[in-house]
Amino acid sequence: MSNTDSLTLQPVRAVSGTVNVPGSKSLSNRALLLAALASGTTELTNLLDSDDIRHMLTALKQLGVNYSLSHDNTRCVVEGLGRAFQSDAALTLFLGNAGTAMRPLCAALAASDVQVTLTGEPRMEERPIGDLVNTLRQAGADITYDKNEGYPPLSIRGKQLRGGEVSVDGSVSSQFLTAVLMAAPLFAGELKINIEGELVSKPYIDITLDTMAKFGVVVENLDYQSFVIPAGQRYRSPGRFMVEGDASSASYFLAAGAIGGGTVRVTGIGATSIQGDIRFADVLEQMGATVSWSDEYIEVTGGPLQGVDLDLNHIPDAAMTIATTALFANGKTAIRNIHNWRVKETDRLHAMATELKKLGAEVEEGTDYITVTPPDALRHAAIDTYNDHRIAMCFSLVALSDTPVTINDPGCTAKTFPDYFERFSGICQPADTLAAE
Ligand SMILES: O=C(O)C1=C[C@@H](OP(=O)(O)O)[C@@H](O)[C@H](O)C1
Ligand SMILES: C=C(OP(=O)(O)O)C(=O)O
Repeated sequence: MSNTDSLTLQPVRAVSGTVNVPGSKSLSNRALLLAALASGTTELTNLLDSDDIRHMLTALKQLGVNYSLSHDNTRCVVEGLGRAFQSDAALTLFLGNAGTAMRPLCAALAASDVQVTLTGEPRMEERPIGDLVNTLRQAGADITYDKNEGYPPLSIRGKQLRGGEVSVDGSVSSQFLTAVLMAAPLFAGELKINIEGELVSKPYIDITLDTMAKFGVVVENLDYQSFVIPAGQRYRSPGRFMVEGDASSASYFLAAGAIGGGTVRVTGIGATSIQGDIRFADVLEQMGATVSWSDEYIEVTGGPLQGVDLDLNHIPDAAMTIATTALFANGKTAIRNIHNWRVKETDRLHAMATELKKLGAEVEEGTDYITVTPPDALRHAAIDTYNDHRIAMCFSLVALSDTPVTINDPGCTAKTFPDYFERFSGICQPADTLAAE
């Protein structure tokens, strides 16, 4: 679909069924990077096939990593380097708008024998990276900003970085800490990372630590205030690495179960998932839905929903799905402590407020919160999606009302979920509710 397309979703009478969500974006890009650095060959299964992953794969190939992909791009066999990256040629790596490629590669390449320029889509040049660069410079990194101070594009002259103590400001993005953690085994000597500010999106650090451990590197976590990576550790292939289903992608289907009056089961994730976004189901339960858990799935059945007032900093991506689920709840919903929505694929606080108002909702956009009070009846609206996959996906839920909804540029879901609308239609009755304009 071109970015001039739009998709009108007709009202859905009911939802029910089972959806198996594709592999996690966050786990896929972590596992690809660590498999590339590890000694040994790693077979990655259930890899996500989406733009963000393709940018990482392309960069790794440019960096000399050999890998083979299955025809559907969900199985990848990576021949690990067993060392840092090395390239005699100066390289330019285009990373789209993939934060989970840009940030971790910035750190790993700063500690490698390479000369690279990291570039991305226009929006990537508006997404901050200065806190990460500041930390890497404390360890001796040679990084320059090619346009604006604190933002990509970056030029990196990689080198052996020093161990010792560094500090990282975690108040804008957890990805800066993730990046330094994953690169730490490439530094000379033990590294202690001290956190400055309030660490946001903390569950993503658990994903990082768990993935590092699976590749043989252990980190001492001092109550999320400091992290120690002992010296002499190197990444080792675990042989096989299966990527869990994406818990953020699951949120749209779980919300449909809560809203649509039927029961929706999402497989590929479950009670033992390492991803923090599974806690999204707890919020649905607080709103009044019935949630059943197993190790292999999460299942949600609808019920009368009540608005909630919650700090959702720990589930920043799935929190957007609460904002549109709120359209079907009685009373006001407040989502708090989400300031860093403003530096993601778009200024999500302003974009969500703008689009929710189009539907007739009463919305308050605060500096770090949003409140949503639904109207008696939703209006039909053409939802702008700001090249933000999650806006396109969370507003699909409006189709569960009595009102059609038009999603502009639905193809923007390709960042993490290329066939989202086809999967969504699969749980909607009647199934012919999706009609491309
Ligand atoms: O580490 C990760 O995989 C991610 C961390 C989060 O970003 P922030 O830490 O910037 O909130 C999240 O929004 C993003 O989709 C993926
Ligand atoms: C913020 C997101 O992605 P990233 O930061 O990894 O680009 C997201 O997927 O919502």
